[in-house]
Amino acid sequence: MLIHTPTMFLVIVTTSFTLALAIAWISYRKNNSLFNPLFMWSLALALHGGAYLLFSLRGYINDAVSIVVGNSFLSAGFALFGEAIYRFHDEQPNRLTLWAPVVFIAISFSILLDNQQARMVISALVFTLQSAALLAFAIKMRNNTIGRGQYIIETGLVSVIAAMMLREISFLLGSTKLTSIAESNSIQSYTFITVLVSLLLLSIGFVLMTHERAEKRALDNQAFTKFSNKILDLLSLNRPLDDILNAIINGIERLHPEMLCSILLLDKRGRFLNRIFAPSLPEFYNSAIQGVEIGLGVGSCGTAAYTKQRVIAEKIATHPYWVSYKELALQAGLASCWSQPVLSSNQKVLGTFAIYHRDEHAPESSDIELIEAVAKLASVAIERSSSVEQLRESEKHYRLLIETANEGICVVNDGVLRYANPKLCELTGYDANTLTNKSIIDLIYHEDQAMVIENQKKLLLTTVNDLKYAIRISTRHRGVRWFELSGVAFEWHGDNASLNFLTDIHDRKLMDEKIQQLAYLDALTQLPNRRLLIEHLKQALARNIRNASYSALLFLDLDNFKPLNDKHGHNVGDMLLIEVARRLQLCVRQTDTVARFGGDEFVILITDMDADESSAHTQTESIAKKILSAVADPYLLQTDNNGTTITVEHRCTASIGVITFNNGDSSGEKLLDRADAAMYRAKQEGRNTIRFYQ
Ligand SMILES: Nc1nc2c(ncn2[C@@H]2O[C@H](COP(=O)(O)OP(=O)(O)OP(=O)(O)O)[C@@H](O)[C@H]2O)c(=O)[nH]1
Repeated sequence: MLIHTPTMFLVIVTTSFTLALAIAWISYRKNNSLFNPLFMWSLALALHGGAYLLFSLRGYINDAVSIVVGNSFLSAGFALFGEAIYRFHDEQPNRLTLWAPVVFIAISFSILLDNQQARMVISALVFTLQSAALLAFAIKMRNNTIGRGQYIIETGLVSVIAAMMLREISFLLGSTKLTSIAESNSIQSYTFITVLVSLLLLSIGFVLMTHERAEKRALDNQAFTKFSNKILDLLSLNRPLDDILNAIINGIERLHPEMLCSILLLDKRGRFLNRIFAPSLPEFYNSAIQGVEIGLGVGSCGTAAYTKQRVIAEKIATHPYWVSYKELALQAGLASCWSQPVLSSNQKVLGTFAIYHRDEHAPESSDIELIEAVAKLASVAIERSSSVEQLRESEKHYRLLIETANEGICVVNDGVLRYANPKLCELTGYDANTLTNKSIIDLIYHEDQAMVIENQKKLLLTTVNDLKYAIRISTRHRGVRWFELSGVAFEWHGDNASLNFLTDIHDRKLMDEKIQQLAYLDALTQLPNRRLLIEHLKQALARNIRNASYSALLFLDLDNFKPLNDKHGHNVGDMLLIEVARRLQLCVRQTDTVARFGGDEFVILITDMDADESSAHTQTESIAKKILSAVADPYLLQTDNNGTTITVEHRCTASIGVITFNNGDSSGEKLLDRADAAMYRAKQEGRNTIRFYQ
């Protein structure tokens, strides 16, 4: 069967360019990038088409261009097919092997421009070798390639090799002689039909292989997403770290049965691989690895943990990092190991994730993606587990703090005590069971209950952040005692609650009250002292402004008190002063004030008298007379005389200076001075008498 060679060339040109355009379009749709395998394939086809176009133009263009450039294009087409296949497998091509034939063709064909036969022999040989190299690589990568595409490519390459070898033999034997490439004979027909068919096979095979791998990756991604969701579920369920790491390894080994995985954890000091998770690796291997110190040359994992870099040992047997461990690995039937450091969010090494194979194995880009993704998943699991651990630790510390605190601490939610620490139990005398679920109000002294309810409300409405106030608690064993309660709003099992601190301030409170008394009461008679009287006087003045009623100040000084002291001693004088104080109180209303100013001086403040001046004057005079008479009654004062109690009968009188007032014009001090002046006049005018300030 003879086919017209120039026509055949045109068919090949058309087919090559059409395939080139179609594949370029597919490449553009899939990748959006130039230097991907499909694009290179399309470029190779374009060169192939270009070569045959130049062959077709023989006679119309310079022979040298047609021959040298055309054949160089053809050889470069093979080199680019090679580039595409290598790139598809993520392998670094040997550029010299791929491109040296192109240079060789260009040079030799330039030299052999006049020797058609020699060129035929050389081109058939070179193209055979180029195709054979591609076939060898495709077969080598067979285990890494899935689907039918690779077989179609291999068939295409075999047919190219067969055609080229046949051509070679026939030229070598001299059975075929050509004066021009465009000549038609049976070898030419067979060669170019095969070329055409191979072109189709190779292109269909390559597109199919790309498609099959994309599909496989999509499926793998889907499976991986499902797997990582399962791991995240385990994390959200707070499952123990060991379970999660084993689930990661089992999951990956299920998705990729050819892989054996391990996760090694670095100790806290960052020196030793102290925990190992590798359910599919032999026990003796795991025991030997357990606890090794990381460093350069400590296998893939020890080195990866040390350098923070991924370590790929395609051949454990010859890898420099495995020198000390290769015997162990080979004994365990392991031929390759890729190890990825597991890094924390702040780039600290937590451990390693490794993938082993029983045969020598180089990772593809999808394997690198996988190992990185799994290392990240492991990192999340380890970090999460250590943060849970830290949380547990800090909870333990806080619990210890609360349980050993020297303050009573309780949580109140809905008015009910939900938690009480041991100190609160000790302070209140109730055990924890009795306290919890008890209404807080039941603990509080009835007079303070309303205040506590109000303050708890304020806390929960967050109108205040922090409240501190004194309350009384009815304790079981020590009666009602004063506590300082300080509360803050906080969340208790997702509910609004208050955290309350209770300090026993009972003794301090009593002391404060005593100090208060000392500051305002006369120690001998327990009457208000000068300071308190002035306070009351200020209030009376303020009241007078409002209601216009009169008030009065009576300044009283006992007459001849000194001789009693001198004769019977201070004790007896004191007894008299106490008795005078009692009698003075009986002469006035409870709302009036009887104060002792020291010595034998007393001041009486009478308020809310008549609004009419003369009536108020009369009222005051009558009270003053009543006082004079009360003071003048005899006193029976008991004293000790050399071990025997004797009763001293004493009579005394008093001088009283009086001032009435009904507006706030004068100050308290001025009114006192005036009452004092009136009393002085009473003294001067004979004692035992009353004088009004004029
Ligand atoms: N027992 C006793 N005596 C006091 C106390 N404070 C002051 N005195 C004495 O009370 C006396 C008051 O002095 P005066 O008011 O000048 O003496 P008096 O004898 O009453 O003289 P006239 O007021 O002029 O009548 C002094 O002798 C003080 O020592 C006290 O707390 N207890």
